[in-house]
Amino acid sequence: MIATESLSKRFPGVTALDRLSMTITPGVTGLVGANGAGKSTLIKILLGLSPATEGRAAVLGLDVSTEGGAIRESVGYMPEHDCLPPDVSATEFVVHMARMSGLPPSAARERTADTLRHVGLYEERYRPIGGYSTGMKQRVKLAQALVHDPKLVLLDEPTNGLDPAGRDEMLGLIRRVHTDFGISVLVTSHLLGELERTCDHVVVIDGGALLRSSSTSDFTQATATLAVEVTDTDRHPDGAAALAAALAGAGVETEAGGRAPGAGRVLLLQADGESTYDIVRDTVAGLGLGLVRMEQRRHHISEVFRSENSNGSGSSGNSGSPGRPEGPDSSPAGQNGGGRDAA
Ligand SMILES: Nc1ncnc2c1ncn2[C@@H]1O[C@H](COP(=O)(O)OP(=O)(O)OP(=O)(O)O)[C@@H](O)[C@H]1O
Repeated sequence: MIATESLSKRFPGVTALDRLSMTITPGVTGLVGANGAGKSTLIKILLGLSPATEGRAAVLGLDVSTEGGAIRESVGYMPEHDCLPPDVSATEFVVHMARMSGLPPSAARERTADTLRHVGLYEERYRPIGGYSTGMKQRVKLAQALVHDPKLVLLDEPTNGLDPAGRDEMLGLIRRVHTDFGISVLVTSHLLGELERTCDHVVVIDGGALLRSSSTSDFTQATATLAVEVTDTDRHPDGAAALAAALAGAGVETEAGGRAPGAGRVLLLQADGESTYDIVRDTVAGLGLGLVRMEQRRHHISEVFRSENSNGSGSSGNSGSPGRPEGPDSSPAGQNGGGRDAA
């Protein structure tokens, strides 16, 4: 769907993209990076709206430097910032955008009604956009990106400004854009946890350079850590403590893993093959405790991002200060800010 080769973009004093090479295949792909990492700059280059300083990029096999018009015919774009006219209704605006994309009037009206229904704005479609909530405005922006039935949509921070419930709804909608319509999605965010649930593949950029590109399942692969949760009993009012002591006696060290929501304490231990499962099961049974769960923990993408940053594999190899202001004003607080947001 998308391929970039040593793509760089320099503004006076700032390297926004630094020799970025990556490929994006069909499906839902997350583009993650801290504020200022270069996400919006990349999207504008991919749409043929802003020239790269160096390197090459192709979208749907079309060269961004010479075939921007053809790219924009087949690609939908949801910009990050609020850019909607307040005095027109969602229907008027989305029909207008459909007409701009080349749809004839009747098809534009039909597709607008379908798309607004899909994003959950059908009832409110004749109200002026100025009276909409932030979540409704984000849906209008999504609808106008989808109305011409593109093969690919580029969504720039679609969950910006939404509360947790609004975010979940938007992420669900984005997932359905692919599952219901077969449209591929590139969605940017500075919140890693969001993309873990929504995307098949995640590309992490830091300071305009590629930090990592992997399938979500590779990011979140199972660890060797087992989480064990047991019930308390009259004989063992603190079941987790009793289990920890008994396991220590059997040579299995544990650590407290916090409290499961609405349930007991979780013990964490390192699994050393199948035998560890047997030891835990037999010890729990021997104590007469109930085994609520015993499961392998999975990585969170944010843990991977933090560890790659702390290894210095992010922007350390880049020349200059990509994605960050150069010179004495350069703030350490701006560096690797994605780690903070990722929490
Ligand atoms: N037109 C421009 N002129 C000068 N600098 C720019 C311009 N556009 C972007 N930049 C700089 O390039 C860097 C990357 O910006 P970009 O907007 O692509 O980041 P981003 O990852 O999308 O972050 P955000 O989510 O905050 O928009 C930033 O340091 C930004 O200040």
